[in-house]
Amino acid sequence: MQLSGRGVVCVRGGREVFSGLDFEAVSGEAVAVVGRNGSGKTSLLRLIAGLLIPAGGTIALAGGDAELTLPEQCHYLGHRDALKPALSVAENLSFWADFLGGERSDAAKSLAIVGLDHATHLPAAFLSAGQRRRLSLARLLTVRRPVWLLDEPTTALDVAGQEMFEGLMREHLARGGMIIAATHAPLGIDSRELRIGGSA
Ligand SMILES: Nc1ncnc2c1ncn2[C@@H]1O[C@H](COP(=O)(O)OP(=O)(O)OP(=O)(O)O)[C@@H](O)[C@H]1O
Repeated sequence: MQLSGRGVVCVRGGREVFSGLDFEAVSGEAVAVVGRNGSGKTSLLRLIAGLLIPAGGTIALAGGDAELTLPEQCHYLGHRDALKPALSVAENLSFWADFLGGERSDAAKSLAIVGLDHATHLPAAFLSAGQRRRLSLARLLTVRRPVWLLDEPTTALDVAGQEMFEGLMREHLARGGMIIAATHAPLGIDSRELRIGGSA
């Protein structure tokens, strides 16, 4: 599987954020997107996820599931955790699994892996920042998709949480997945750097 961007142009609010961006990622590879604030890291993830339309250039996945679009093969985890505060931990995960569709694995097991098995019935409104991030990570495990697009994924995770997350990323790559992560902090696993917008 190979994800390629060629001459990608990103315009937001009528302003060009970046242009002529070429990038590549292959199965088993993690790419860390780095650059100064406002350089377009989040925008690039959203372009790959199909949440923004490129103003120029192309983004394509070769060797994936020919029946599915690129966005359908991506998980996009934004830097703000998309949770419904009134729903419980288990209900939030179930909502996401329904929304994403496709085959799902045991949600209770996913919650145990991310360390939230003691909190399944707690409303998401009561979760700490790190627990919210852990619940978002459970999405990655409950519905398997090959391309993980992660925006500042380690924010709010404690040391044990970061180690758990590094394990999940390594396992995903070993299964032939790929990871594109926008980050200011080290990702904690071997990764290739994609710098956008010049020096930070
Ligand atoms: N909805 C929007 N309308 C107009 N401009 C936007 C919008 N969203 C983002 N931008 C602008 O696009 C540019 C790139 O933003 P983006 O969030 O992709 O940067 P980033 O590299 O992820 O930044 P950071 O490191 O601060 O997270 C910024 O100048 C931002 O102000």
